Amino acid sequence: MHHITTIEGQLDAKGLKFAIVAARFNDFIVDRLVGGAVDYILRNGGSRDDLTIVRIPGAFEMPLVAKKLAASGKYDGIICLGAVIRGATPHFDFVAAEAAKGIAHVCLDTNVPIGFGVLTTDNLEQAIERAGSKAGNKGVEAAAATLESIRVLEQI
Ligand SMILES: Nc1c(NC[C@H](O)[C@H](O)[C@H](O)CO)[nH]c(=O)[nH]c1=O
Ligand SMILES: CC(=O)[C@@H](O)COP(=O)(O)O
Repeated sequence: MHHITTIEGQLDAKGLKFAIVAARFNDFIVDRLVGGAVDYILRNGGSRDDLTIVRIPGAFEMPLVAKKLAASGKYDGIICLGAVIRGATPHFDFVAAEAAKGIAHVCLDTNVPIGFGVLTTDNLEQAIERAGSKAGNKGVEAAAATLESIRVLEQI
């Protein structure tokens, strides 16, 4: 009898250590993402004692900090949270692109799962909608994705 092998991650955070990297820029939005991520980990069996929150200036600074955290070997997963909101100049594009590209690089270079919970929005309203209101909470989604990735990778 042939059968399909399926590998799936259980959403159980018990015993896992997470670092949350949170940008201070637009902190009134980012704090909602942090709250969502922490709540998700705790509701899924994680412990406050296993959570570390690292505050950094802005999304541009994320890749280097995430790289050092990942290389330390102390964390099973890293959750990057920020809010890049378009302004009047092309600055947005540079900050958002470097954050996304840099975080993806760190993830692949270190083999540590990293959740990308960085909002990249055209305006403040879109950011508010994604920080715990009508379009959900991207901090929760990033925490969930990080947890699922950790549990999947354990089985491969
Ligand atoms: N405009 C936003 C920034 N800009 C700041 C940069 O991330 C960086 O801190 C600065 O260029 C110094 O290196 N950061 C965000 O997280 N969100 C923004 O909307
Ligand atoms: C995404 C940003 O860096 C943004 O706050 C910059 O705004 P501006 O383009 O108006 O300087």
